[in-house]
Amino acid sequence: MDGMDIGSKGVVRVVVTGAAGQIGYSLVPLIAGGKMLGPGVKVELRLVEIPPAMGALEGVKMELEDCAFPLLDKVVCTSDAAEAFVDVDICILVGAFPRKAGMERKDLLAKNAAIFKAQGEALNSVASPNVKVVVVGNPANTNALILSTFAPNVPKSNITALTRLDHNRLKAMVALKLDKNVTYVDGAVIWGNHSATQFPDVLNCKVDGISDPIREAVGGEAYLRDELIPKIQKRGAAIIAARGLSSAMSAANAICDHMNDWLHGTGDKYVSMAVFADGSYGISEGIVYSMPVRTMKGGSYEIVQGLTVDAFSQEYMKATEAELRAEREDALSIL
Ligand SMILES: NC(=O)c1ccc[n+]([C@@H]2O[C@H](COP(=O)([O-])OP(=O)(O)OC[C@H]3O[C@@H](n4cnc5c(N)ncnc54)[C@H](O)[C@@H]3O)[C@@H](O)[C@H]2O)c1
Ligand SMILES: O=C(O)CC[C@H](O)C(=O)O
Repeated sequence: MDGMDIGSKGVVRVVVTGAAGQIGYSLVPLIAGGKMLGPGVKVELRLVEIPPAMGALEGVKMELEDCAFPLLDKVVCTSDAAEAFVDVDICILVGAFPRKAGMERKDLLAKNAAIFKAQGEALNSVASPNVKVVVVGNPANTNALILSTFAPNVPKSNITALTRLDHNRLKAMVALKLDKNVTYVDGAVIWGNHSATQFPDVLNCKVDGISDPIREAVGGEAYLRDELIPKIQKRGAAIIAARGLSSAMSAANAICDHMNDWLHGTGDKYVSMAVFADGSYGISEGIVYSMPVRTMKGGSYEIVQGLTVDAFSQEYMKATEAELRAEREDALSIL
């Protein structure tokens, strides 16, 4: 992947689609405040919405101005994705049609496939091949796959989907279970789809001050299978049940973590990102699958090799892979 020296850019151009929605409202102040790009980096925000939401988006712009963020160079509002994508550095694709009562998974895919096909075509015609994309709108992994299919000029390695929220959830739950601060927990992995089939894996976790294997320390296989894994797989649904709305604050925070690590590098650590499968860990090409990823300063990354995967892990990893392949088939039949 071509690098991006974030520090050398005068102003970094960032697109957020769905910017008048819930996540958008939590996300844009974090970006304008410097949490995503880092201290001292100026940003031009290009906010994209559908025409009926342009009035609300103007309100978001007014509030951004009223925050008087020192790093915010400019705010542009548009309902034309192609206009927003010209020479953009970072693209955060949040805008999507939310799942309504009675909607099947395939109905959601059909609605959103059209959005990500159109945005892929727009990216392909006007964006720089160096643009870095994270897809957040659900079904995020398959939307990223659709986007890439229609944006062949953008290298596949520059198109990712967000599983950092799941990663952060896993890290936080392990910390809570072991009564440690989150900073003590390292090496968590989310494998597969950002959905209820994802595999939150603690086998490779290390926690400062805990010498036992973490799988045992947190309660062994039975606890993982019956409690921890389902809790993380269903965390999004639990938040919807509790708030009547899907996660927004934590999603916005995770988007900043994802991009910040991608741009600035994880050093000797790794994080979870949904990226194009390349055969690593037996997951063959053709789907966007969450993997342990080490990022390098400047914006390149590699899938971390050699992590421990046993029969317990394999069972979950194959199940989430099967779901992603089925989503891919559905998407291909729709498009
Ligand atoms: N990957 C993750 O970790 C994660 C976490 C939470 C939510 N999500 C998903 O993120 C998406 C957004 O969630 P939200 O709570 O902000 O929803 P929301 O309904 O509050 O906001 C979505 C916004 O997108 C806009 N939009 C729809 N189609 C658009 C298009 N073609 N172009 C530009 N904007 C468009 C809508 O007008 C709306 O303002 C949903 O799909 C949700 O399921 C993903
Ligand atoms: O389940 C949904 O429809 C959205 C859940 C969201 O992606 C989350 O993980 O919080």
